[in-house]
Amino acid sequence: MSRRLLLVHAHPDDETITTGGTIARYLAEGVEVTVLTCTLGEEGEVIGERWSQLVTGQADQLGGYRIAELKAALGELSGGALAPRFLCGAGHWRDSGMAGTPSAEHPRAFVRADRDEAVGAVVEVIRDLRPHVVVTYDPVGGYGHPDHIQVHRITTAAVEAAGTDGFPDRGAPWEPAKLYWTVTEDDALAAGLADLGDRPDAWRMPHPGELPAVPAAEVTTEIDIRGVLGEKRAALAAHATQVLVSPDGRSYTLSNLIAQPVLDREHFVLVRGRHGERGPDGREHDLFAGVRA
Ligand SMILES: CC(=O)N[C@H]1[C@@H](O[C@@H]2[C@H](O)[C@H](O)[C@@H](O)[C@H](O)[C@H]2O)O[C@H](CO)[C@@H](O)[C@@H]1O
Ligand SMILES: [Zn+2]
Repeated sequence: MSRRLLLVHAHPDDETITTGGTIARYLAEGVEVTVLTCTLGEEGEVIGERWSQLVTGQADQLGGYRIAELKAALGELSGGALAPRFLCGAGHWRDSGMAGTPSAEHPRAFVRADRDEAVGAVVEVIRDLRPHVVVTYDPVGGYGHPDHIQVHRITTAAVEAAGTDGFPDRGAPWEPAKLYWTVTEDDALAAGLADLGDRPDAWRMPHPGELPAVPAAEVTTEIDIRGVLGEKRAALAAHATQVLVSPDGRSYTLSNLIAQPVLDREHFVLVRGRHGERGPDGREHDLFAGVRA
């Protein structure tokens, strides 16, 4: 029986920015991977002029356009095999915007989702896919975006419920063996920033502490993605309204033009389930370590 991995993300681009290398690596190893995205990213900014009028308040077509970017990015990570999957279907919930913006008042904003409806929907996906491992964000959503925090809360509740007799109309119980948070490790980020290489003049270096990261001591699992860095870079570039990749491929930026390193490892914190085999560094190097698939 093949190993199965579910990653739950807020917007198109998050899957690649935080877990793109892990997705590409496990797909190459024959793992059944599903990326579940909760909104279309309708409230995003747009890099460049060409698609700038798609934004909310003008054509309000960015969400639809980002479906195509997500399809292209997943194609780069999977050799064309992986397609987007949206929670309750594309467009059901809307990007809530950054903290403090009025877009959180939109009736379909993800932060306003009915909790039982959203948790039940993720439970149904879990019971349908029967993943051994689930990945989502930490309690602050990585960097505090309201949709990321909501994804953390909804996914955590769904993983806790999926194996119980709760939500009886949402399929037969299935308890994933492990739940991880995707995180940025502080030491890896610092080393990446110190070794950033040539970046476009318009990009700036982050101020000390400006980019969120967790202490290395909190990281339980490290996935080496050196073998799939090309796929990750191509997938980042596919999210062209949201992400720019430097000519040397060693850094990327969002619309804020803050330079960030394309790291050769992705980091995780195991928060539910048993640790598997650990290396000399005391870390797991496989999300499926210790899982009987
Ligand atoms: C990576 C991520 O979660 N991107 C979100 C985020 O986009 C940022 C936001 O527009 C911010 O104002 C910019 O400075 C930053 O550069 C963007 O990455 O929030 C968007 C709105 O909710 C969302 O669509 C995007 O996917
Ligand atoms: Zn996001």
